[in-house]
Amino acid sequence: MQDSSIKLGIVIAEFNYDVTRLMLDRAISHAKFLNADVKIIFKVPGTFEIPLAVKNILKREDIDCVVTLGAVIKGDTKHDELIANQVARLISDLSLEFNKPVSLGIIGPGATHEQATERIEEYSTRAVESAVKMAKRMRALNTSKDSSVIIE
Ligand SMILES: Nc1c(NC[C@H](O)[C@H](O)[C@H](O)CO)[nH]c(=O)[nH]c1=O
Ligand SMILES: CC(=O)[C@@H](O)COP(=O)(O)O
Repeated sequence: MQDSSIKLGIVIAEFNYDVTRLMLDRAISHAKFLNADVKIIFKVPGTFEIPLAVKNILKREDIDCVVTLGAVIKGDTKHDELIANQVARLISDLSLEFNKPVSLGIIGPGATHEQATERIEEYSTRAVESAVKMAKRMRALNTSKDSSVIIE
């Protein structure tokens, strides 16, 4: 029997790992809950390195979508904004380039450590939920032969 489960990759930043390792745990258990198959977990040093890993995972034919996880915490300068804004844009561009969903599970910029900790559950489950939902809907759209469809 053909395996129709959604195959996903997770890219996780090791920076602020006390926060992101818990995000990874939550993401894996939520993927299991949704019957999605986590095929790849790619750890990168920081959020800035996420796009390159995403790009290389998206190239693989066995991957339907990618979840990104990171925590960009406010320091003394606007360095956090520089990282987060660039990465959000690049992730969105890669999703369009490869025609596959990539979700944004990156906390911040401007977050305190406390705010990041409070958002672990919400950001990681939402990122998995969104990637899997979009992958299913893309599959439904691309396999539909009906002349009029509602994708939901
Ligand atoms: N300040 C944060 C970073 N900074 C590290 C960068 O992401 C990058 O790894 C470095 O500049 C080397 O290229 N990363 C986070 O994920 N969160 C931060 O708050
Ligand atoms: C907290 C960090 O490592 C990062 O957001 C950058 O900090 P800073 O702005 O103090 O260089």
